[in-house]
Amino acid sequence: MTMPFDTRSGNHLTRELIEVLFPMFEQASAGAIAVDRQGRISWINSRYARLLGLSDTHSVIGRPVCSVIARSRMPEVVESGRPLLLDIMEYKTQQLVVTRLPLFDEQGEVSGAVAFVLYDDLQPLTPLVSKYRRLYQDLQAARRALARQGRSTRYQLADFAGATPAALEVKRRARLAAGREIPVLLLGETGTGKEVLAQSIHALSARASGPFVGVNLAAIPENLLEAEFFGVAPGAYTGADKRSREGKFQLANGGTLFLDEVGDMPQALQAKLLRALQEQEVEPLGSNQVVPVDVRVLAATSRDLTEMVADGRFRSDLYYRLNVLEVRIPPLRERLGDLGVLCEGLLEDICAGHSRVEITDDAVALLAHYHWPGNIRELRNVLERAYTMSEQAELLDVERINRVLPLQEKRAGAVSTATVAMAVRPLAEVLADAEAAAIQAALQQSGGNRAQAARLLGISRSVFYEKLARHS
Ligand SMILES: Nc1ncnc2c1ncn2[C@@H]1O[C@H](COP(=O)(O)OP(=O)(O)OP(=O)(O)O)[C@@H](O)[C@H]1O
Repeated sequence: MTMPFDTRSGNHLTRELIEVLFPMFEQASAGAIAVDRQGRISWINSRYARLLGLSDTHSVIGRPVCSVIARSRMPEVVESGRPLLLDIMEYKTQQLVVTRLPLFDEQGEVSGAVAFVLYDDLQPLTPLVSKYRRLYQDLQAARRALARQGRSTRYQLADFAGATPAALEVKRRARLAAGREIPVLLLGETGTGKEVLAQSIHALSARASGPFVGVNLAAIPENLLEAEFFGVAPGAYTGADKRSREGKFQLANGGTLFLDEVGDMPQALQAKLLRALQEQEVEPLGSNQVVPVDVRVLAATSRDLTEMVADGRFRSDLYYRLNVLEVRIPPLRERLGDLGVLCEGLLEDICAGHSRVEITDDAVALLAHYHWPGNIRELRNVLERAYTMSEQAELLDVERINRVLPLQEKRAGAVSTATVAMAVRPLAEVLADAEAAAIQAALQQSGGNRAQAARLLGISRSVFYEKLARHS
């Protein structure tokens, strides 16, 4: 084989490399061609000639490469002196994967170019191309998720377990809410799944790729609420952080803002919220400039807002603004028919795919005797305790459930199972259970009103929320 260029040129290493590499490439490729400084074909191997449908290699020598291969980019390589390492070239009906390299003379001037056809059939590259595409898509998704930094949703509507008419009606309304850009008010006792539903509505809506920002009004001290909502301008307070801080409205821009426990919102903030919703703009604390925002609001409460409006504790104009579509989530005791499917989903979540645990029909029937003041959150706690205390057994039966059901139900005589001797457990576990039970009892007595429940327990609202979250 004759090489298309002068191997005497260049230093030792270059020459040796060329001598080793060129025959390798030439052999492995589906064809090779070289052009001179003017872009005329100076050499072509027989394999490439065959691929191009030429009768022989000699007839094309000296002809401009583009008169033989119409779309050749060899003149471009000669002109720029830069390689085109990977390209797909169309030739008649074929697609050829090619690499093109410039050639230099002893003075370092471009003397021509050489090209190799790496593949004359894209088929072998399909797995590579589709793998690349998949990886690229994953990367994009990961970047988007990272950009939202925890402002994405965890729940979809499918996570809202239930098949009773009451549960189906909730889901029907949630779908309706997702399809429209209207404010939605979610009503329901604590632990009924208001947040699950709010996230599902966002995930189903046209704003799904935007952020979902939740804010629990009962958990934030009153004096910090305004800054939390509307942000802070740089240097708003003396000695405070010099940088500006975005509020929940700005963070939710382009997405959904979920106002949990909206009934706990102080009156002064109610007026400001109404203004922000009407104008779709906010004024950060310590600034005299307004910032436009594009936010859809979903609100939730366990309180009776109509009663609060009636006695002047909640602004009626804000109430009507938030309550364009109302979704009432029934308490668990009103949809006990869903207990089986709820247990199934919650147990799957509790085991997080590590193992499989089931609950017997009798045990579900036993759960139906309880009136569930803490609703599904409490059901989850009961199942989690039963699972942990039974040392992660695969079946939760009546006995195992009975051991963890809150005491008052057993006293009420609703449960008729064999008495189980009280097991001795680590003190920390017993104390944690007692705390969880006290929280549930306080919530029950306060009708789901958390501020009141915290008062009954003699703790602050934020400590109450911290404990509630720990036992969730
Ligand atoms: N329909 C449901 N299906 C499955 N799990 C549910 C459902 N509803 C609620 N849960 C679970 O119950 C727990 C409480 O739900 P969530 O926080 O949505 O209730 P909430 O009504 O917003 O409570 P709160 O008013 O106390 O904030 C979560 O662990 C959630 O996963």
